[in-house]
Amino acid sequence: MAVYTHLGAEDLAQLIAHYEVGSLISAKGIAEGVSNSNWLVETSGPDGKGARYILTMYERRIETSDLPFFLGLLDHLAAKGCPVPRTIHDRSGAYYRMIGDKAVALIEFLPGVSVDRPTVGQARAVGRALAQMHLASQDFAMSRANGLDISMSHRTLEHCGEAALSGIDSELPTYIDRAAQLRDLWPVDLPRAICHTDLFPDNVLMLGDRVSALIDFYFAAEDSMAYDLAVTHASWCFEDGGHRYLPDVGQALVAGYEETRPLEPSEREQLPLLAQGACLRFVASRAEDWLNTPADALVTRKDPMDFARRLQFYADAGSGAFERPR
Ligand SMILES: Nc1ncnc2c1ncn2[C@@H]1O[C@H](COP(=O)(O)OP(=O)(O)OP(=O)(O)O)[C@@H](O)[C@H]1O
Ligand SMILES: N[C@@H](CCO)C(=O)O
Repeated sequence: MAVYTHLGAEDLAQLIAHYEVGSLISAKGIAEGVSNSNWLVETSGPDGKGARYILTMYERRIETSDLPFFLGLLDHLAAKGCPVPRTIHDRSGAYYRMIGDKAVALIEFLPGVSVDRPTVGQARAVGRALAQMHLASQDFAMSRANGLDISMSHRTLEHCGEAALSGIDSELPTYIDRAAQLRDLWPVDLPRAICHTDLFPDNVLMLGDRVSALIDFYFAAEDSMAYDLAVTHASWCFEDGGHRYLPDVGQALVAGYEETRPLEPSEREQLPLLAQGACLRFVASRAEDWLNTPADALVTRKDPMDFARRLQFYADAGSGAFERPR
């Protein structure tokens, strides 16, 4: 479920009239996603030949003041040739409009599907696309701090509290101390860029082995590029809820990244620690969401332990998780 707000045909037609996209033909709510409401909108197109767009209504969590950064970033990356959808501006040039108290944006539709079990070829392509995005974002004029850094993961877990965490899983309270340890060791001098920070398989659309779109940039922020690679590694290279690491997929992802942007030795050295911190980010946000979402809510809760297991894998494997194939 991800249409939280009803928009009638008249509301939609009125909205679409503010854009140079022709007239409204259809609008269907999109089930995927949990944060925002999304519709697939079909219009007669600017040239009368028909066109499709994604209409997003920002429901919660996203500050309207951040929208120029998120939507400007899409335009910047798309203009640099990254597989990223452009923002469609309204006739006055605005990135977004308000419907009542909610912001909406019209975004280019890009074809493709999210994969559940990435192949080696797909992982390599994602690595390349991530590195291309990092290089292309270097001269983006705006910036945004990462509000979900390692210190925040620690604070979030602490705020959840040992008792509540142990209600999810008896091991979870131990992650409060692990977060504090990682925070104290966190490297602060690695090369930085604007990072996606949430490039899970459901945020990448693919056509075969080709990345057709990187989407959902609503956690994008300045951070170390190797951290972004670690997030992507942690989210792409495991099966069965984090029980099984896929070494071929992991090696292909990093190799694809390095085809476009070779890692510096310091980045490679820190990857095991960054990957543990990346896992903690999702342990913390998932634990918090778990405690704040009733078990019978329409939205399916994501299990924090999926990422606790991955964290343990990275802690045990050390640099072995990131070794180049011989
Ligand atoms: N530019 C696009 N082109 C084609 N399809 C898209 C595009 N953007 C989004 N989609 C589709 O809409 C779905 C929901 O989008 P998205 O993941 O951004 O939702 P969300 O609620 O913001 O995300 P999340 O729940 O991950 O925070 C995607 O899974 C994809 O199928
Ligand atoms: N991709 C995240 C949700 C966004 O924070 C997760 O799967 O936990």
